[in-house]
This record gives sequence, C-alpha cells and structure tokens, in this order.
Amino acid sequence: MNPIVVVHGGGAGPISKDRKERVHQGMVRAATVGYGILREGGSAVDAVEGAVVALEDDPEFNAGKCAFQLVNNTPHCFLTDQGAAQFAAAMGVPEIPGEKLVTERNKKRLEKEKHEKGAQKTDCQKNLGTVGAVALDCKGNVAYATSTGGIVNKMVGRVGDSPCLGAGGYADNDIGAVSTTGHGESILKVNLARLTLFHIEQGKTVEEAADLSLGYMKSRVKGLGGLIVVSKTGDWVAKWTSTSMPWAAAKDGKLHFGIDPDDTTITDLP
Ligand SMILES: COC(=O)C[C@H](N)C(=O)O
Repeated sequence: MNPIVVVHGGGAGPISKDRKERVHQGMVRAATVGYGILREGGSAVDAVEGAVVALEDDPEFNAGKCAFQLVNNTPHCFLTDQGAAQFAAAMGVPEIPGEKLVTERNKKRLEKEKHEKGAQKTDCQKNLGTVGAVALDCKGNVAYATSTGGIVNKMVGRVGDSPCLGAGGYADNDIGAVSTTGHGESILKVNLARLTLFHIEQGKTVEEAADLSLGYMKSRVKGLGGLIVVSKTGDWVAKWTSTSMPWAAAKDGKLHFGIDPDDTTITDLP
C-alpha cells in the first residue's frame, strides 16, 4: 500500500496575505513530518501524531498541546477535568501554565470578540483554526488526529466537536479516516466525520462523500466547515464550505497544497 498523509489547518475566513506564507510552510512541514514517518515504515497513528504535534508547536495554528495516546493506555475514550489532569501527570506530561498556551494574536481576538455583540455564529469564519491529520500506512491501517483551542469566546466548560469520536474525526480500517474542522456545534449535530465515512461505505467516492456530508451540515443546521479524508483504498480529498481551509497532502513523492478553493499547487517532496 502506498502511504498517504493529509493535514489541515482549520476551516475559517479569508487568510491575510502576510499569514499565507507562514501557513503554507506550517502545512508543508507537518505533511513532510507525517510522510517521513510513513516512508520509514511507521504506523498511521504515529504519522498523524507526528504531523499534528508539528502543527501544535506552530504558533500560526490554533491547537491544543500534547496528542498522547489515551486509548492505548486506559480502557477509556475520554477523560476530562481533574481526571484528565491526573492521567497526564501520571504519564509524565509536564504542566504548562495556561497563559503560556495562548498567543498574543488569540488574546487580541478574544478581546475584540468580547466587545462585539451577538451570539456565536455557525459560519466559523471568525475562528482561528484547528489542526488535523489523516493517514494510511504501508500495512493498510488508517488513523486520524484532530487538535484545537476551540472557538473564540466560548463558555467555560464547553466541549466542542474536535475531541468527540464521529464528530471531530473517525477512523475505521474497513472504510477510511476523516478529520474535521469548522463550527463545532454543527459538526456535533450531524456527526460530520462518521457521516462522511457512511457515504463512502455506501459506495460514494471520497469527493462525493465529502460534498454530501458538508452539504448536509450546511442545509440542515446552517453550519460551515471542512474536512480531510483518506480511504482504505488510498483515495483522499480536502473539502470545505468555509471561505478557506489550509491543507496539504503527501503521496507518491508529491506534495499537494492549497488554502483557497480551486487553488492547488503540486511540488516534489524532498
Ligand atoms: C475552525 O475552527 C474550528 O475548527 C473550531 C472547532 N471545530 C470547535 O468548534 O471547537
């Protein structure tokens, strides 16, 4: 099986010219890290972890920190609050003060948002991002990872879509893997990642499946977003209904990259 990794940097509004080059570099770096792991025989799980950690460490993107493997070390899928903190400490994860995880750009964005009236919109255009990766390894295994700082000005205690199975992502070796981004509440309501895989299970191409599930989210709950998919047969796609979504894909020694609709560049991988 020829390995593939696809990454995204969050579905959002237009990206300013000066940020575009930095975002481009971040996407290329993450896809190259993930692909390098796969080329050396690494697993899909290792590849998505490597790619997402590269994006988490890049201040250009809005993500969490430390994508370690809960499912491999506990019988559970989710841990929150104090339990999550205890588990992280037991795994030797260093504690980082909250303020060190917030960039100046995000602080300014929060202040601006607090002064603007009105409820959270479902178009996700103001959000600064989320990062994600999907991969298919040489053995035919697929995996996904999604990491986010969430939406701006959210209520304390909000759980978004990104950590939730079926919404923020899903992987099944019999079908493929998906990582999503966009308006979290909408993504949760339609179970966007699993819905996309359902369409592939029903015989749709990855492209058709992505269009159907994103189209359904838009028409049914007026939610905008984006997603990346890799199927078990090695087909992949990056699609979005938000204005932009930075993405990159590495396959067969080629690197594909884009931010805006109908604007893809293809180069040779180093
Ligand atoms: C582009 O922004 C996001 O993807 C935010 C994330 N889905 C959330 O709602 O928490």
